[in-house]
Amino acid sequence: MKRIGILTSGGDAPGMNAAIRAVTKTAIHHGIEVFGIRYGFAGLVAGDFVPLTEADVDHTINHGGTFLYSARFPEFEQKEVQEKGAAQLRKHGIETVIVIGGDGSYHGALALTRLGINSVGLPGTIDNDIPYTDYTIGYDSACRTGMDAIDKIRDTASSHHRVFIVNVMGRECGDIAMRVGLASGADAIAIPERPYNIKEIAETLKRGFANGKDNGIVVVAEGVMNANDFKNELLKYGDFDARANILGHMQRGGAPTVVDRVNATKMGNYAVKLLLNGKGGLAVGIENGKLSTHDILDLFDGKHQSDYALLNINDEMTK
Ligand SMILES: Nc1ncnc2c1ncn2[C@@H]1O[C@H](COP(=O)(O)OP(=O)(O)OP(=O)(O)O)[C@@H](O)[C@H]1O
Ligand SMILES: O=P(O)(O)OC[C@H]1O[C@](O)(CO)[C@@H](O)[C@@H]1O
Ligand SMILES: [Mg+2]
Repeated sequence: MKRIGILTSGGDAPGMNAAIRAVTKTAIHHGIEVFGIRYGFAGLVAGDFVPLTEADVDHTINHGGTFLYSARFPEFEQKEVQEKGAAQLRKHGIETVIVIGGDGSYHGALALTRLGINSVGLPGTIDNDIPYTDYTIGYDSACRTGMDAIDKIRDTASSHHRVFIVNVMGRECGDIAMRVGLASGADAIAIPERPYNIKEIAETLKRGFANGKDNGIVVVAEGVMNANDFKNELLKYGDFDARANILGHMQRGGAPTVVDRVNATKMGNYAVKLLLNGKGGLAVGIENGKLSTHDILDLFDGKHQSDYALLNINDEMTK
């Protein structure tokens, strides 16, 4: 193997640059050239390749976003478009690819492997919704950002004796909501995978005020309901002064945390070694603190194991 390609795909996540850096520096130290493929699978098909040197990845470990840019390019689901992508790689002498992205991006990595370009997937998404990894790259940073935002929201909530309903990201996965909710001391957390009871949440908030609390915080994953709608539902059961706040894309930005930088570096380094050993069609993860690999195919059958104990702990303390 002489050349590795690397791309980022789907929603960006803090720590993607740290992974690109780790791949680049590891590969170069093994005498392998690295090509950055810009704009995900769209850039792959267009042949938007840039050679990466150690200088190119210097001072990137601390930056959010992805300097290779990302894209959603549904055309890559078509076999003939995938073949064009593989042809571009062959034309440039690139024999292997590392794909950093979410579940959708893994389909692209598998398609390339089936076309003879060994590819390895790294879990890059703030959602933490990938099977066989306890942490995705970006999840910890997004949680920190969500926690910081709610700390600030609580200051103003307290000053006005208000309830705030805060939407965090997660269309189908409540991991961000649970971890941010627990870390910011929320009165209630609502996630898409578990039933919730708005009347019960209103009772919890009322009890809090009756016991001398001066604020209420409800963390709601975006997949559950829009924060404004949730607020309106809540007001049917209690006469609160309430506001809704949607954190949105700010959760995808900012400097990556220590956890994300270290995980991204470990996984990027490991991915290069897998390719050096002729492996492909694999997804890298971190399970129980250790690097792991699984066939990408297994990921499509598997389901991410969320730590619902976080929700149970919060319920036990607040209900
Ligand atoms: N079935 C598929 N076959 C080949 N390529 C795919 C497939 N599904 C998705 N992709 C490629 O991966 C890209 C990213 O997928 P998607 O938009 O689902 O985001 P993701 O990787 O799941 O990340 P996130 O959900 O965190 O934003 C798509 O735009 C497309 O280029
Ligand atoms: O940036 P877009 O395409 O609006 O996607 C937003 C979605 O991406 C995610 O952040 C995943 O990256 C989801 O949590 C969110 O719903
Ligand atoms: Mg996805």
